[in-house]
Amino acid sequence: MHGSSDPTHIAIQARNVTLSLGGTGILKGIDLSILRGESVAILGRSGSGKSSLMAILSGLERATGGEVRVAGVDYGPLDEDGLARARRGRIGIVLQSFHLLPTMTAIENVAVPLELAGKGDAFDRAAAELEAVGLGHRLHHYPAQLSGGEQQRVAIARAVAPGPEILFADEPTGNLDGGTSGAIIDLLFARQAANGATLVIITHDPTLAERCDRIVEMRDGLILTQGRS
Ligand SMILES: Nc1ncnc2c1ncn2[C@@H]1O[C@H](COP(=O)(O)OP(=O)(O)OP(=O)(O)O)[C@@H](O)[C@H]1O
Repeated sequence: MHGSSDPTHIAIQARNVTLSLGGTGILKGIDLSILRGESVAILGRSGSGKSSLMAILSGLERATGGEVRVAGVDYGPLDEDGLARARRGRIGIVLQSFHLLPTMTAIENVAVPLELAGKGDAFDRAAAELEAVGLGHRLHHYPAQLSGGEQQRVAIARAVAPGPEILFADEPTGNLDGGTSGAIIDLLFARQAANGATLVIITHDPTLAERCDRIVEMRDGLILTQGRS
């Protein structure tokens, strides 16, 4: 029997999720199930609601309506602090513009969230993660001293270091040139596989989308198709 209906196999479950901002319907009833270990690409034109959906699934924003259950946690009753606690250590997020803290070195950017997640040996683990993304020689550089591709590697190391069950990436290569972005994507999939994590990537790139187990296409705040790739 296939286990997809077993809740323990489901990493992300959204039922009739809506988001309204200033009276405008942004998400209009999203139903989506993502299995543990699955990689899913979210495609759709600009303004279709991809980033909004990711913000809700990753616990950065609360839905207006519907049900969201992620990594075994029902987001419904949680306030902002509760969502932040639910994210910590369980959910890793990589954004297009890296969002590294400029006053911290590469190793500090990776180690500090590990400390917040209550993990021991934060600096040793951070060094190992940076080594794994090919930045063992850049541990003590500040973001401004790193190239865009190197900064994104730090951001991936930071997202992956706590061993999250789920990794979200919003246009992770949007600011990088073609060659660099291919290497970054390879790295993201490699770190996902090493951790057995679920991966959700927003992308405009059909080649990247085809590397995922499944493609979900959004239009006007709704999911249009969610077939196997
Ligand atoms: N805070 C806000 N207030 C009002 N409308 C918003 C707000 N944030 C986003 N929107 C609107 O919600 C819609 C969906 O935005 P979203 O960023 O989720 O789309 P997207 O598919 O990720 O687009 P892109 O590919 O351009 O990043 C857009 O029309 C946007 O203008």
